[in-house]
Amino acid sequence: MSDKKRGFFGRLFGAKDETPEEAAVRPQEVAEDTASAVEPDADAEALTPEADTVPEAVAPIAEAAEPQPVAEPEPQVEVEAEAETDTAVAAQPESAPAILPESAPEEPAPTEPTPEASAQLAPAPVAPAQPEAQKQSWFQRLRAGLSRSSSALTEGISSIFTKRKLDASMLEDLEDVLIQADLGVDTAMAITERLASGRYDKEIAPEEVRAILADEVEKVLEPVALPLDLNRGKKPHVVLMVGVNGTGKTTTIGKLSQKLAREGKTVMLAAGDTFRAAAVEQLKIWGSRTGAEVIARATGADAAGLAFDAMKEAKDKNVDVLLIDTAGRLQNKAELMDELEKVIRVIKKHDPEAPHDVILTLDATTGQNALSQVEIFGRVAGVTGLVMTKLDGTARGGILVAIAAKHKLPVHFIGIGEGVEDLEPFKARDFATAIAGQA
Ligand SMILES: Nc1nc2c(ncn2[C@@H]2O[C@H](COP(=O)(O)OP(=O)(O)OP(=O)(O)O)[C@@H](O)[C@H]2O)c(=O)[nH]1
Repeated sequence: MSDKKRGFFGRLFGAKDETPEEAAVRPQEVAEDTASAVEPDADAEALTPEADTVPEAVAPIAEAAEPQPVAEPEPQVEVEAEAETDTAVAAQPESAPAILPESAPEEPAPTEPTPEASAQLAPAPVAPAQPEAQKQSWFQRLRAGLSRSSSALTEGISSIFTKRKLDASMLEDLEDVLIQADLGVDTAMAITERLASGRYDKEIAPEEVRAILADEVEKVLEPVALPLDLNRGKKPHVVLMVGVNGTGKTTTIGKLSQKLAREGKTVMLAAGDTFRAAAVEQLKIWGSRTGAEVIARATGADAAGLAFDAMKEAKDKNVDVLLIDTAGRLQNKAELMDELEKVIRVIKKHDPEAPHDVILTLDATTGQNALSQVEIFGRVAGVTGLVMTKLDGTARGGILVAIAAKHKLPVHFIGIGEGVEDLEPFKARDFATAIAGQA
């Protein structure tokens, strides 16, 4: 996994797909008594910025040109580990099974790590911000990031529409190209039907097909391109981040935290992925970079207990937004999904309306499996919105269109890289134009 920001050409020419994050190590059981198992984070206060220091806390991040060392241990970890009660430590199994996403990524999955190896995984690199000179507009970066997805489509279109008059076999071929690009059967049919109407026996240029593709994709995406509204009068506004292992929950929280800090909001992060020490470290790095207080516990602590305490801290400290990370879990593992329900139940003890947003992160490289992730996480956790990550370098970005058509859930953000600038609110026209390879 690269800890450097990829340059424009790396993205443009189809940089290698990220594989889903390596397996999480989880206990089989979690302590039922949640509230008493954990103590408030002794050092958390140290990370809390003064209200007027948020911009300064953020500024050095933007200037950082060198990749940061990833797993720099903070004294906080030891303090927390010592402060942890026996109950939480006892919840950690001696040998927990490693879990890998079942969905097939485009690149071969890494060798399944042993539980021991997983426990020692370094946190995913927290990429530094791009130096000013290398910055491109978001649309340029989106186009570059989506280049593999769009070239799969545009090359397919160009090979079919070669100065021939439109006939049924060309429409069938086009439908195949669209379905293979993960756009979904309904959208594929809508595009071919529109193309067919009034154009039979006429020559059609690939550009015309691409324009129709962009229009139809935009039609599907427009209703779901909805911003994440954190100004609904909730304090704290609680956002729970859920999803399969390695889909980008922690990274997305870090990026969001940065955005919110820039808006002048006070943010607290809850390191609810208590199974993977590396995930907690990763969140702490994001927290210190973005001036957000991080509530964390020792590895193996009860995730619901952590969420309960984070809710209390966030209320006591009157923060604007509480972003709660959760451990990655496969949607078909019932006991892990039960645990997620428990986290939500515990959050509701503090505020029956919370979590106010439940965001599912989806890794674009997993293709069709994302559809079932939306369905099952939606049922269990009441997903209210989506973030699609890793659209950079994948040929399967079209899956976002199939998901929008089928589930009609708001898509708040998309991610096109590991860096803090690589997450932006989702805009239907930009995405449609970029994936159709239009200027
Ligand atoms: N290329 C690319 N990589 C991303 C993107 N978002 C996240 N990543 C990377 O994906 C990897 C996994 O991200 P995490 O944020 O650790 O994922 P997670 O869902 O929290 O993982 P678990 O805690 O294991 O469930 C990291 O290396 C991230 O840097 C993105 O939009 N593009």
